[in-house]
This record gives sequence, structure tokens and C-alpha cells, in this order.
Amino acid sequence: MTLAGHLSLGCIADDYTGASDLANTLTRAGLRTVQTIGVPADDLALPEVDAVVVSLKSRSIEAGLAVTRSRAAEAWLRGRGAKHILFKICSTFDSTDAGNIGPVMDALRADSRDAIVLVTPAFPETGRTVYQGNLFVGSVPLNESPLKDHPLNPMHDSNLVRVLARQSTTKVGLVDLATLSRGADAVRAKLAELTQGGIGAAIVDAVFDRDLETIGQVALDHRLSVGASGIGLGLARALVAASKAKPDTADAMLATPVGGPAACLAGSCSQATLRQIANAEKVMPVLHLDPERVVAGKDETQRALAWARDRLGAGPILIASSSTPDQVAAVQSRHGRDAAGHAIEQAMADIADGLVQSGVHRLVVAGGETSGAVVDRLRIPGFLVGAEIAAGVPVLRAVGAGRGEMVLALKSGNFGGPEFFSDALALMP
Ligand SMILES: Nc1ncnc2c1ncn2[C@@H]1O[C@H](COP(=O)(O)OP(=O)(O)OP(=O)(O)O)[C@@H](O)[C@H]1O
Ligand SMILES: O=C(O)[C@@H](O)C(=O)CO
Repeated sequence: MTLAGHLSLGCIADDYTGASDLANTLTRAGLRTVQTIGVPADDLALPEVDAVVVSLKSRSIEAGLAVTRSRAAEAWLRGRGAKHILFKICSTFDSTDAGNIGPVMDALRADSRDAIVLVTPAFPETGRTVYQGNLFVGSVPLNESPLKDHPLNPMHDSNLVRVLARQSTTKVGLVDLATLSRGADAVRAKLAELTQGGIGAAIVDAVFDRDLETIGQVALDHRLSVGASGIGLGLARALVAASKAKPDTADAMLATPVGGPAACLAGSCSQATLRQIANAEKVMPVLHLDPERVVAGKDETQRALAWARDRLGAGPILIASSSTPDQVAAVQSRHGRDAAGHAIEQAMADIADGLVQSGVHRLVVAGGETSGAVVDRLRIPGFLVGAEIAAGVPVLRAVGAGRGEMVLALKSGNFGGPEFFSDALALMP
């Protein structure tokens, strides 16, 4: 590993699309950032950077395993001099009462010996705001948003003080917007009051980027924070303002075209992705996998690859497992939620592998778990961050991969505009 200097910021992301979302935010805010897949191997050559985002696939695994993996990432980042660590979670607080936000936060807090942790999933640029501890997705509370139908972690409570308290061993408090609006010292005073009351984690309201800047300043007094890209923005701006990081300079390698066939894979069943797939049908061939056949065996994967190979020479293609909430529920009731999800993710990974063997070096993937399965199968160790396709979604240039030059876009399920797949490919020459 050739990371020179000390890291200004170390990040642990609980999924791969979330990691690239955060890496994008940090890069745009002026931090030289690299995204690694898992804890990097010692011989992985990376450029000199201010921030490393270690991508884990720990959002939906057993909580104990999520804790172990997050602590390994933490140890690696602290070993590289990171004074502050951000545990990057989803801006829609994706989790269940069993975890994994609470258990990982508790373990990292114990390691960091912070009395209290600031927690906010707010990311106003993508419509995620927190008011009185309640998370809004656009104009509706979390529990009325499409997240109520998420295939792995349906969200039924928008009050994050309650949600986090159910997952954590510490008491959870609130720093409200009125306090934030009075500035960093008012937030510090509120945190001191909460700490005296035995509270170890505070959900922090945030509606505008200026709120995140205040949160970023205060968070730097601590060794750990928890949140989505918004708090990343606040931390990055605070670090740049304190001149602990040099402004980013564009990397020529990021702009070099890769060329060759391009493909898109969609495993996300979010409303946003379903609409993006419908729009892609107008401009590229789209194959809808049959989830029942995917769960039954490998034939559906072979069918998809044969279909793709017939078309790749003529332009981009899209292969999707995505279905409506009713159809997802039907498949899950027959096979179980985790078994169905896992089988479909592995099929997507098999298809990605076959596509790359057929010459695809430009790949767009929709869905965090899906992206995790694909990137693992392709054995890509890390990414540099290129152009921004949509809020939270950058073009990624694989580094240290054994398969030659490759560009990818890993899209969080709910992100991107209606023409996302075309928008992405246009920025991935
Ligand atoms: N037709 C389907 N029926 C049941 N499950 C499906 C189907 N298609 C995909 N899945 C599973 O649903 C899950 C979707 O999760 P994924 O993280 O990829 O998307 P997302 O949750 O929308 O994205 P993000 O985590 O970035 O918000 C995966 O486990 C996937 O395998
Ligand atoms: O924060 C978000 O919403 C995304 O980066 C993400 O993690 C979705 O999987």
C-alpha cells in the first residue's frame, strides 16, 4: 500500500453504492478520495489521498459479522492516521430492529471512546431531511415513502430516535433544528447536556446544507460519526476550511475513454429504478429475468448471457431482475426473503462475469446489494472517482483490477433521474 501521508478522514460504508455516493460527495467537496472494496490488501497501490472509503457489504448481514468487519476497517483506517471515522449508512436509514446501524455504532463508539456520537442520514441534495428526529424522503415521512416496501429492510417508522434506540445498547437523544440554527457552540452545549443524561448517541436534525456544515464542524471534535453523504459533505467542508486537506485536482486517467461494449444490470426494485428501466426500454434492448427461473438454477443466467452476446456488438443492453412490490412479495413468500435475494444477486454476479468475459468494460449496476455481489465477483479492489452522473452517483474507474481498464457506475436504488441508464453511459465513453 502506498498511501502517503495521513488520512484526514476514514470512512466505512455499509454497502458499495453508498460508498461511491460518499466518495463522490467527498471528491466534489475537495477531498482527494479513493474507494476500496473491503479492507485493502497491503500490496494495493493507491495514490496519495485525503480520504479512504472502505466499502463493506454489511448492511444486511448478521449483526455480529457486520461489527467484526466494520472494526477491521476501522483498525486499518486508524492505522493510516485517520483521526475521524465516518460510518456511512443509507440516507433512508436502511436497517432492521436487529441492526446493523446500532450494533456497529455501539462497537465503533466503544473503540473510539467517544462519549456521544452524532448520527444523521440527512442528504438534502437527494431529498433526505431530518426534522424533530423524523426522516423525510422528499415530502413524505420515511414510513410512507417507497422504503416501506423495501425487499430486505422495509422501513415502518420514520422516528429515528426510536428506530436507533431499538438497535443500540445506548440511550438515544435528539439535537433539534432550533439548536442547530443557533450554531456549533449551541450544538456542543446540547451534546454535553445529553451526555450528562447518559445518552450515547444523538440523532441530529438537518434540512439544508448549512445545517450539515455546522454538524461537520462539531463532528470533528469527536472521533466517530454516523450518517450518509450529507454529514460527509459537512465533514469535508470543515476539513477543507481548516486546511487539513488540499483541494482536489482532476486526474487525467479518469477522463481516458475505455471503449468497447457496454451493459447495464438492475437488481434494485425501487420505484426510481423501475421507472429508469421503463425509460431504458425506449433506447436499448432490455431483458427481464424470470425470478422464479433464477431461483431454480443456472439456466436463466445462461439464457441472459446468450441474449446479451447476440446484441452487445450493436450497442448497450440492460438485464433486469427488478419487479414490482407485489411480484417481489410473491417470490419471497415462496422462497424466503434472504434466499430469493441471494439467488438473484448471485445470478447478477454470474451475468456480470460472463459479460466482462465477452468484452464488456463499461458496466452500470443498479442496487446496493446487487452492486456488492457484482463487484466482488469481478474482484475489483478499488475505485477512483470520476464525473458525477447524478446526485450520489459518480463514474468509477477501477484500480488494481486484473482485467484491464474498466469503468463502472454503481447506483443506489433510489438515486438518479428518469433517464439514468442513458445518462450514465453518456459519461462512460
Ligand atoms: N424480482 C425480485 N424478487 C425478489 N427479490 C429481488 C428481485 N429482484 C431483485 N431482488 C433482490 O432485491 C434486493 C435489492 O437490493 P439492492 O440493494 O440491490 O437494491 P436497492 O435496495 O433498491 O438499492 P440500495 O440498497 O442501493 O438502496 C437484492 O437482494 C436483489 O437480489
Ligand atoms: O445514502 C444513500 O441513500 C445511498 O448512498 C445508499 O447507501 C443507498 O444504498
